[in-house]
Amino acid sequence: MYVAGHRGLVGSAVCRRLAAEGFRDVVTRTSTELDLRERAPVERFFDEVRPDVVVLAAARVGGIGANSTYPAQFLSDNLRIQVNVMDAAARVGTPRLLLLGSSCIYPKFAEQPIREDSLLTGALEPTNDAYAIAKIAGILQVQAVRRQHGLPWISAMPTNLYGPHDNFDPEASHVLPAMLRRFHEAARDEAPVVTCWGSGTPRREFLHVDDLAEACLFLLRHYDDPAPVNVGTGTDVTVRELAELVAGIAGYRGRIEWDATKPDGTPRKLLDVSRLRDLGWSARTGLADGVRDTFDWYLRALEPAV
Ligand SMILES: NC(=O)C1=CN([C@@H]2O[C@H](COP(=O)(O)OP(=O)(O)OC[C@H]3O[C@@H](n4cnc5c(N)ncnc54)[C@H](OP(=O)(O)O)[C@@H]3O)[C@@H](O)[C@H]2O)C=CC1
Ligand SMILES: C[C@H]1O[C@H](OP(=O)(O)OP(=O)(O)OC[C@H]2O[C@@H](n3cnc4c(=O)[nH]c(N)nc43)[C@H](O)[C@@H]2O)[C@@H](O)[C@@H](O)C1=O
Repeated sequence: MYVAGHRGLVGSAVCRRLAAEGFRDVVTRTSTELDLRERAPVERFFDEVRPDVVVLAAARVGGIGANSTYPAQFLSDNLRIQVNVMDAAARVGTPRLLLLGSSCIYPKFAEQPIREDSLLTGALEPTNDAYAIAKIAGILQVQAVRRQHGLPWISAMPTNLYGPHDNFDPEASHVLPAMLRRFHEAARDEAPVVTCWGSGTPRREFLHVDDLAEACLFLLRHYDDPAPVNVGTGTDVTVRELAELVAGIAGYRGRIEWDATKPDGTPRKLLDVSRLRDLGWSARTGLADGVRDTFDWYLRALEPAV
């Protein structure tokens, strides 16, 4: 099995899960060892390794700030990574491939909770339209390969994720790691005010990445259909509620202010998870427990190596 993106949030969780289940032959490459945007090395890698399963969790990923600032890179890098990997995998006849998409592929004003069949029924959220188009192309490529080559490839659409090995960069990260870091530093420095982005009114659904990893392996074992599958918890919170939860866990007691010059993004993004639930899988980690677990991991990661 080849896990592309094994050092990232999702790829590292998939590798932890595989290790826990006793898998020994997991092939990995860092982006320095194998830049998936470059076609020739990807072709050579697939000729050499011929993986029986590919989990495609390598991508250029970021929060609302990074997506709105670098749309050209989000479009180009993700298209190139996906096309190179899937072309090479199809050429060598890779029997099983799981593509990771994202809930941002759905229309900005999709009916909530968002069903898989709302794909391509309306306009996208402008802060992540470039990234979403690349991801939609990936779903279409999975479906096209199934039709043309008869390979049972599948795609999963996770909601907003969090957990160990997330990106905690204040400008480029997603909201949950950004808040964990900001509230931790404010608690440590006894800052009287913390400013978060936007209005705090958008609603988001958060899935612990260990649950996602379990769902990925579940789908590889039990799902074989062209339609993408949503992966989420089925519940959401406002960004303001999230801020209060994270502040409490990080031990921050000061004021929270909102910077209306920053974008809110899509007003609500709650996935309909009935397809996956009907197959027999549901998320297990509650948000408060998951945030506590991630905060503990973050504190340990800050400790100097001995
Ligand atoms: N994070 C989230 O909230 C969500 C993520 N997803 C999806 O899950 C997938 C994984 O995301 P996530 O784990 O969060 O992302 P991360 O940014 O944590 O990890 C991305 C990984 O991709 C690898 N990568 C990036 N560019 C290249 C490249 N040019 N060549 C080879 N490898 C590359 C990186 O490798 P290296 O470390 O070696 O540089 C890194 O390990 C993505 O498809 C994303 O769309 C979907 C929904 C929500
Ligand atoms: C996974 C998903 O991730 C992105 O979409 P998003 O859901 O909007 O993700 P986000 O986590 O960055 O923001 C969620 C909400 O939170 C608010 N917010 C408050 N304070 C901070 C803050 O400090 N940082 C960030 N990033 N957001 C903040 C922010 O204003 C917004 O209202 C896309 O890249 C998209 O492509 C994608 O796939």
